[in-house]
Amino acid sequence: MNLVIDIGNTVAKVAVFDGFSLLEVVYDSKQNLEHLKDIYHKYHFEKAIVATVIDLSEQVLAQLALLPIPVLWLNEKTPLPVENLYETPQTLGYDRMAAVVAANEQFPGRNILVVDAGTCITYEFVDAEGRYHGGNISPGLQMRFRALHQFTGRLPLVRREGRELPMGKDTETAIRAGVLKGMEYEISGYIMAMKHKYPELLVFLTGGDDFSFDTNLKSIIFADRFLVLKGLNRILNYNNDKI
Ligand SMILES: Nc1ncnc2c1ncn2[C@@H]1O[C@H](COP(=O)(O)OP(=O)(O)O)[C@@H](O)[C@H]1O
Ligand SMILES: CC(C)(COP(=O)(O)O)[C@@H](O)C(=O)NCCC(=O)O
Ligand SMILES: [K+]
Repeated sequence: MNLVIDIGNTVAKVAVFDGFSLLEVVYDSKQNLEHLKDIYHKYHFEKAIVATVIDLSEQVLAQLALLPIPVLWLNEKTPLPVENLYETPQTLGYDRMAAVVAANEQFPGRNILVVDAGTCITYEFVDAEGRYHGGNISPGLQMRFRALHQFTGRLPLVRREGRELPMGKDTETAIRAGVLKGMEYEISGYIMAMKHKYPELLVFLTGGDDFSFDTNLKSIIFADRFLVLKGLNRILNYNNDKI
């Protein structure tokens, strides 16, 4: 079994894979992998992979150092099943690469846009020849709500849940619609622009923030909450003989 750990800016995800099938996922705080011990004792693991986009706490580092199995730390030196054309591989967030690897594995030979809506929204492009060209980074859902509150004198911190209008009729609905519609239009804009260039483009949507779409767009999107975890598992299997 494979132990797959993805530490994001908001949540740490710990997953169990048997070969290529996902058996279980738990969500932990990024400061403390509180479920790791239980998960570890529930299965028989042979190897692990860790990807992080933050500097880990002493506690998490100690927890990972205690694992009695080989651990692959995903970084710019890790051999990958896709070609990385990012100009600064040492600054790339490898959660982004993992999502690309998973999408390319499911549809090799296709041009793919991957949208990952987590703490940030990331847009990745991998072409039909399996080359990762890079992509863009923009603020995620909670970050947008928080930024409007933090950088103004009068805007409250609005929650995602609540009354949704196409155009706001008070401060709260104006902010909620502004943030949700802004994200939807941003994502739709990327899809439309890229489909113009690559008519056969496939689109994957992943990350903790799922949101509703225009049905037109929905039909061409593969939603997969576990894309990053699946990509990490693929990278771990790809490096089987090296760890
Ligand atoms: N149980 C949850 N705990 C924390 N965030 C959640 C949860 N369910 C959904 N979310 C949303 O998912 C986002 C985190 O998504 P995720 O893709 O895991 O982010 P990251 O990889 O950046 O840590 C949060 O911003 C939040 O809006
Ligand atoms: C862009 C990110 C902040 C996204 O992180 P996430 O939303 O998954 O927590 C992360 O991949 C990162 O820190 N990247 C480093 C910069 C880069 O990828 O070029
Ligand atoms: K992201």
